[in-house]
Amino acid sequence: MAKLDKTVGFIGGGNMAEAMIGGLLAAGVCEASRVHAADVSRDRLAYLKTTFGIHTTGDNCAVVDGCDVLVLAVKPQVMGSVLSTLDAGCGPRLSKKLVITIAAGIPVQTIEGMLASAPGLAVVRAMPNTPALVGCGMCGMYANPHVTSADRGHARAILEATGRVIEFETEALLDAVTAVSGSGPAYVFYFVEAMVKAGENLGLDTKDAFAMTLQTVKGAVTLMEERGESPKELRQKVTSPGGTTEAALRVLREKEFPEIVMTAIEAACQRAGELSRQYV
Ligand SMILES: NC(=O)C1=CN([C@@H]2O[C@H](COP(=O)(O)OP(=O)(O)OC[C@H]3O[C@@H](n4cnc5c(N)ncnc54)[C@H](O)[C@@H]3O)[C@@H](O)[C@H]2O)C=CC1
Ligand SMILES: O=C(O)[C@@H]1CCC=N1
Repeated sequence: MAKLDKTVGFIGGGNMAEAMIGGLLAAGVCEASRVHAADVSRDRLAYLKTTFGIHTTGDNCAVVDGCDVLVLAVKPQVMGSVLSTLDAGCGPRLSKKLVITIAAGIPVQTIEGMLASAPGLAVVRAMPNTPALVGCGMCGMYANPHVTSADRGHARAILEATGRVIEFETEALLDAVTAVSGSGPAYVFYFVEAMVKAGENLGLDTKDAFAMTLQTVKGAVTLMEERGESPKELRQKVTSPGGTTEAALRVLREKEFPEIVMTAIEAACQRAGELSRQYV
C-alpha cells in the first residue's frame, strides 16, 4: 500500500481508532512518528503509546495542530462537546485540514455547523465496522463538496488500511451502509451463536460446535468470493432433493427467515436515520 505523505491525528483513542491506527502502521501507510492521538483516558493513551509508539496527548487541540488529517473517533454522545471545545480552542486552524468522522449517525452538516470557525471545512463521513480490527473491515464513505480529489485519495488510503472501502455520492445512503455492514457483524455473530446452540442441543460439545460453525461460515464466504456463482446458486448446490438441507431450508422459509433479516436491517436503517435527525 502506498505511503501517505500526511500526518494523521485521532480524537478519541478507543476501539475503532485502535483498529485504524493498527491498520495504518501494519500496511505501512503511515509511520508511528506521523500518527497522533488524544483521549480523556490516561490508560488508553498509555496503551496506544506502548502498543504503537505513536504521539499521545490529553489535549485535543494539540492533535489538531500536529496533523494534516483529523479523525473524529469519539462516541456520538460526546461529539457535541468535543466539537464545541475544538471550535473555541483551535477551530480556525482546522480550515486547511481534512476531517474524517466515523461517528454513527452524525451528519456532515452537523460537523460543519459545530466547527463554524473553519468555514468550507472538508469533511469525509465514514462508516467502518469492527472487522477493521483484523484488517478485514468494510467501510462506506461520503465526501462533502469541499473535499478535493487529492484529499479523497488520502481518506481512501487511510480507510483502506483496515479493509475495503466503497464511496457514495449521497450521504443519506450511509444509513443503509450502517444497517448492512456497520451493524452487520453482529447479525453474523448472532447467527453463529444460534448454530452453535443448535449443535449443542444435538449432542456436540461447545468447542466442536463452534469450530464446525466457524469453519463452515469461513468456507461458505471463501466459496462465494472465489467462485463466480451467486449465493442462490451455491445454496441450490448444497440442497439435494428430498435431503437434509431442504428440510432445514423449509423451516427457515416457513419461519420467514428472509423477511426477518430484511425487517431487522430496515429497523437498523431507520434507527440510523433517527440518530442523524437527533444530531442535526
Ligand atoms: N463499534 C462499532 O461497531 C462502530 C463504531 N463506530 C463509531 O466509532 C466511534 C468510536 O467508537 P468506539 O471506538 O467503538 O468507541 P470507544 O468508546 O471504544 O472509543 C471512544 C474513545 O473516545 C474517548 N473520549 C471520550 N470523550 C473524549 C473527549 N472529550 N476527547 C477525546 N477523547 C474522548 C474515550 O475515552 C474512548 O477511548 C463512535 O462514534 C461509533 O459510532 C463506527 C462504526 C462501527
Ligand atoms: O450500533 C451502533 O449504533 C454502531 C453503528 C454501527 C455499529 N455500531
